[in-house]
Formats: sequence, structure tokens, C-alpha cells
Amino acid sequence: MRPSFDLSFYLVLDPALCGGYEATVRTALAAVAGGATMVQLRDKEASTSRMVETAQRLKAALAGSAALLIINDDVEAAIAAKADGLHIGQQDMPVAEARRRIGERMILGLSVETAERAAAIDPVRVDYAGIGPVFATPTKPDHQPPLGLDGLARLAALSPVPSVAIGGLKAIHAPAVFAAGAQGIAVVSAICSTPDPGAAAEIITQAIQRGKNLASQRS
Ligand SMILES: Cc1ncc(COP(=O)(O)OP(=O)(O)O)c(N)n1
Ligand SMILES: Cc1nc(C(=O)O)sc1CCOP(=O)(O)O
Ligand SMILES: [Mg+2]
Repeated sequence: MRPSFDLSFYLVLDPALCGGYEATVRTALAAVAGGATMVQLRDKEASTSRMVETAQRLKAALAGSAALLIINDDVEAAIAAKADGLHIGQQDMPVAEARRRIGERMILGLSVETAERAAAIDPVRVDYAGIGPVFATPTKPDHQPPLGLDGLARLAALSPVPSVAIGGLKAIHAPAVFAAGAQGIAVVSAICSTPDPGAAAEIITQAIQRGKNLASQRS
């Protein structure tokens, strides 16, 4: 059995943008206090041992909260740190291999950037889709062409699993993200690059609530 999860406010932590490893843990704590529901550790430069160390510190810091910890790319680190889940992209490893290695108790997220890939998601192995980039972003310079909000809506409708939107998103976009049918908004720089991550998280949480209220009025 996998843990239940809430994609609403998905923080992706980049230790370089946060200002180092201590600051990464402080940023996560402040963002979760401000309403973040999921936290991903994404450190493209780190060794597996560094990933495990940071993940363990994050896990300890988040232990008193409901937020779940997801590890980006590094399946060994996710397993060693006993994280709640792993996030992979299309180029990282086959979904079947990732699921086999992490077992049935960990959450598996998969990035999709085209309609074909969204429709092809295997809902037995994959728990959620990361759909992006919605907008161009300097945080991931090698990103695919932006989908825009219409593209997000198209892919979210095709995905057989819940989806979280990512790429160039700020608090102001939250209502449109929920209106497009995604179950959550994922952000990196909107939290990691701000001087006050707790205050920024509170503003995003309020925007998410507005987005959810508007979406429920429409349905
Ligand atoms: C929630 C979420 N969605 C998408 C991604 C991107 O994953 P990927 O395509 O593997 O790119 P990298 O992040 O590994 O550079 C993500 N990390 N999280
Ligand atoms: C990690 C990541 N994945 C993307 C994708 O499109 O799959 S875009 C992205 C970076 C998002 O950073 P920011 O919130 O600062 O724009
Ligand atoms: Mg990846």
C-alpha cells in the first residue's frame, strides 16, 4: 500500500537556489508551515551519498508534518533514505524498472510533456504525472517547449493518474492550473529564490484555495 498524497502544493527543492543544504532544510520547513503538501529533493549535481544525507535531514525535519518527501532521479538515494517516493522523467529509467526497484510502498511520479506520453502512463505503476513545462523557465534550461495552460488542460485530461503542473509557475497561476484540471501546482524558484519562503508559501496556499474554490463552483 502506498501512502495517500496531496499534490496541491508541491515544492521542488533546488539546494543551489535555496542557498545551500542548511538553507534547503530551513526552506522546506518554512514552506510546509506555509502550506506545502509535498516536498521533492532535486539536486542535479549531487552524488548519491549527498542525496541520501540531505534526504535524511529533510525527512527528520518533516517528520512532524503531513508533507511527503519525494526524491528526484536517484532511485538508490530514495530507497536508502526511506523516502515516500521517487520522481523520474522519460529519460531517467524505464517505469517498470523504477517500480520494481522501489517496490509497492513508495509513490512513483513520472514527467510527461506530450499528449502521447500522458495517454500512455501506466496507472498500475505510476501514481501521479508531473506535466510541464507550462511556461518557459530558467530553472530547467533543457526543458521541452512550453505547453501553455491549454496544453496543460489537454495532457491533464488524458492522464489516467492525478497530475501536478510545473514550469514557470507562480502564485498568480494557481487558479488557472486548477481550472485546467491539474490536482496541484509544483514550484521551484517561487519558493527557493525568495528571501522569505514561509511568506511566499502562504501566498501560494491562499491562491491554491481560491483556485480550488473556483474549480468546485464550476463543477
Ligand atoms: C513534479 C515534477 N514534475 C516534473 C519534473 C521533471 O522531471 P525530469 O523531466 O526528469 O527532469 P529533472 O527534474 O530530473 O531535471 C520534476 N522533477 N518534478
Ligand atoms: C524541475 C522542472 N521540471 C520541469 C518540467 O517541465 O518537467 S520545469 C522544472 C523547473 C521548474 O522551476 P520553476 O518553478 O522555478 O519554474
Ligand atoms: Mg529526472
